[in-house]
Amino acid sequence: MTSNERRVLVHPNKQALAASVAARFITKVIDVIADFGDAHVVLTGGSIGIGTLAAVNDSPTRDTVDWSKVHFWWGDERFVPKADGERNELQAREALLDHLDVPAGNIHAFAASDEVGSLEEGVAAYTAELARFSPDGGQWPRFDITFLGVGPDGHIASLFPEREGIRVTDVPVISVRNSPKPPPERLSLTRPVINSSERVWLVLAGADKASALGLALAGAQYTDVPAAGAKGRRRTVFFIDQDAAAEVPEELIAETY
Ligand SMILES: O=C(O)C(O)[C@@H](O)[C@H](O)[C@H](O)COP(=O)(O)O
Repeated sequence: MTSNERRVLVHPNKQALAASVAARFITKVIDVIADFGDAHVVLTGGSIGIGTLAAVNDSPTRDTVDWSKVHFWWGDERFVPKADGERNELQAREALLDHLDVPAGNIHAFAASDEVGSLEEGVAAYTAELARFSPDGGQWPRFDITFLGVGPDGHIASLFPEREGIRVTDVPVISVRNSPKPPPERLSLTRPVINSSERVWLVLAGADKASALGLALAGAQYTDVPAAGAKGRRRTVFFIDQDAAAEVPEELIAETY
């Protein structure tokens, strides 16, 4: 496929979904490293996001990747202490990163609440880290694959419906207070950074996601349903399970496994 139209790939259940995304991820990362010498990947929190990382770890092809060439970033983070089990970083480390030979300098985590004095310091630190890896004085790196989970309300990263964050276009990183999903304080990339990614891979499972997904694909405004506004430069793929597919228009389903 050469267009960047959105594709929907349906899998029978959560386990099959995670295994399929993991297999595609491994293949794609190998291709990207062959083309560019390295790969920049944006991770997500949430159950299926972490489940996918665990599936990468369990994959028989895991060690075919030169993980020293892969940089890991996050789309959002919960602003809690470094050792708090709620941290997306900690969950990703336990599920995958701790099991790989990734140089510490390739893991670009958002600041934890016990590492900086305020959310705004966390914003400044991540903004600087993004710029440090950006080619030619840009604001952020070339992102090859960006994973997104989707909340039952349609949120992506920590960009929630009808909140200011989803509208922000002038900075790469924002702070979030009073998040509708706990914990209340968070840090997030903004929509222009997410959509600068070559590929945006949304991964969703469960019946509670069906309505938001149906709306996102039916052309809802992204200010109402943030997932509707996620679009990679080359590819936007919705990897979903059967339960999440209930309200997806038949003609949008590219493949069912
Ligand atoms: O920090 C987080 O919570 C997220 O990154 C968030 O955007 C998540 O991906 C969705 O809420 C889906 O999460 P679930 O898969 O657990 O529903």
